[in-house]
Amino acid sequence: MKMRNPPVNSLSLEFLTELLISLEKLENDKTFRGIIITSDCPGIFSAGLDLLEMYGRDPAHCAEYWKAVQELWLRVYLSNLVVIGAINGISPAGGCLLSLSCDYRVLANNPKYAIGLNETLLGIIAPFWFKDVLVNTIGHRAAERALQLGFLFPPSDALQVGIVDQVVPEDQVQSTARSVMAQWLAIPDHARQLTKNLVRKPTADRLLQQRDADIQNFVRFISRDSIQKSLHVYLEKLKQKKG
Ligand SMILES: CCCCC/C=C\C/C=C\C=C\CC(=O)SCCNC(=O)CCNC(=O)[C@H](O)C(C)(C)COP(=O)(O)OP(=O)(O)OC[C@H]1O[C@@H](n2cnc3c(N)ncnc32)[C@H](O)[C@@H]1OP(=O)(O)O
Repeated sequence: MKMRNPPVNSLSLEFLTELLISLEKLENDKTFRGIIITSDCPGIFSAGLDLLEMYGRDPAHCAEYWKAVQELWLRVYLSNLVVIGAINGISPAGGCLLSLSCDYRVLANNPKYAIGLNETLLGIIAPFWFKDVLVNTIGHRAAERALQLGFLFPPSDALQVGIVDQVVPEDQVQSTARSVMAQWLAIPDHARQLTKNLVRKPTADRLLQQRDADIQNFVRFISRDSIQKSLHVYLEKLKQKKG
């Protein structure tokens, strides 16, 4: 699955909906047993959640958006398919969550391709289920530092901390992802799927048990004047960077 939402594969409501429909189709087609998620935007896996879906929007829109974010996460995280991330670009925040929700992550060895939950740098916080997935992946202490400081790990650090499973030369990302897929597909589906569910369900259940409350919390938080100001400042910084 090649994500194509130029210029930066931001996860807009429309794009999330397209991803959800595509994933659902693949899940329902029994001839598919695995997917490799990668990007069609040069140098960018995904810029994460679309800030324009959260800035200057009314509460109803923010609620609809957050529901779609939850939905995509649950679908990828709990997918019965083998999901491999072929991460061929930078992957901050929501882009990192998407990567972390794969069963295996292969990152291209380019110092620009940083990955991490950088929410605090935007003046916002990573929701508890983003945090849970990071803690599950790199452990409590590493996650507590990474989250507070908004670390974006370059490939060598990402491998060391375990946020990705493998770092390979850029031209080998897709072929490595395909080899890894072959290994994973050698396992009988029912055994692998039940095991995946056993490991991941408790984390997903934490959100499933309070989805509506999570949406309300998000809407309240994102609608605060101070948070809207932080988003404004961050968006302006992105604009000014262009010069
Ligand atoms: C108490 C209860 C709490 C509940 C929970 C509360 C809160 C949680 C809320 C939110 C969680 C959010 C998670 C996220 O994912 S936030 C998004 C984080 N993403 C980033 O920080 C990345 C920002 N982008 C970049 O750093 C660069 O764009 C990038 C390195 C990806 C690419 O750089 P490049 O130089 O190639 O391109 P740019 O010129 O910077 O960008 C082109 C164009 O795209 C716009 N843009 C970039 N990123 C985003 C984005 N994430 N959303 C929307 N738009 C984006 C950028 O502004 C440019 O636009 P324009 O100037 O051409 O109009």
